[in-house]
Amino acid sequence: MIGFIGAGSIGGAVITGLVKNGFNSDDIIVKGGRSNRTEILSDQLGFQVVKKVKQLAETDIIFIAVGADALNSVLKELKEIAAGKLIVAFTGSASVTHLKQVLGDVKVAHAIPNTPVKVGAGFTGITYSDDFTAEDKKKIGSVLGYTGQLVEVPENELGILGTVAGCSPAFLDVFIEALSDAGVKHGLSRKLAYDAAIGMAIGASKLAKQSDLNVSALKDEVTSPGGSTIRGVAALEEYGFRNAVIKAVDAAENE
Ligand SMILES: NC(=O)C1=CN([C@@H]2O[C@H](COP(=O)(O)OP(=O)(O)OC[C@H]3O[C@@H](n4cnc5c(N)ncnc54)[C@H](O)[C@@H]3O)[C@@H](O)[C@H]2O)C=CC1
Ligand SMILES: O=C(O)[C@@H]1CCC=N1
Repeated sequence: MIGFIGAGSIGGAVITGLVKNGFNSDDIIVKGGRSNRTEILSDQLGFQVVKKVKQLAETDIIFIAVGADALNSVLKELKEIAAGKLIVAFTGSASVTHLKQVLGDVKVAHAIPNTPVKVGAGFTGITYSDDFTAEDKKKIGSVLGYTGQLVEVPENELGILGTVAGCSPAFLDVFIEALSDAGVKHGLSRKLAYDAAIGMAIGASKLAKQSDLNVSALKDEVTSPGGSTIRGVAALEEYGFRNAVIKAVDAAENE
């Protein structure tokens, strides 16, 4: 049995990814926030909703998916039932050190999923406290594995990994939207422009994943000598696209 505290954007995405990809919703209990968002999701997915953190007492793993503002009050309630459980927090500020400080002698992990977990295509970075055994990690993997890739990193790399994989779906969405705008500017219908931009992003990502070539060489394959693509690449460089992406990551990293 697993529990969730918070089912907003990322909690809801992970729960949806689990259930849509075969995890039994009878084995999920969720303590939601003040709105009726959790009940609405429960009507769709069939998991149990509870009102108090202590009603998660029967679970083995608890995922915390509240924002930084609610973290400490949630941890205070959780402390009463946390003994013997594996606690995994998605909250940005929930470092392993902080979780241990508040919860005491409990196995804790800090994970940063991304929204594609919702369709089982997520990329989640995770840092475990030192007392996690291989068996404990396997247990977490056997759950989060339903939502996509799970990669363990040391805590000093989790933040930047969370930016490169966790914030970037929004960056890619902006790119796709801008590409569609350009298609519409040149006469495509909005629907066809979105279909083309999204279809391209899926296809190019699949090729990058499966190809022996790195993305730089894949770019070279598109840029025919004297052709249209290299003119577009030159314009991207002229307008600072690469630097804009690096600056976006810098901005996300700096509080
Ligand atoms: N949205 C994303 O793609 C990702 C978000 N995160 C982190 O996860 C945390 C949550 O982010 P979002 O899901 O985007 O925010 P959100 O605001 O959509 O979700 C937070 C949810 O927690 C609920 N909540 C608040 N207090 C609660 C309580 N005491 N008990 C139960 N539920 C409670 C709220 O009602 C809300 O539904 C943040 O720290 C964020 O940095 C991490 C990875 C990805
Ligand atoms: O915007 C945020 O704070 C979170 C962290 C990763 C994705 N969204």
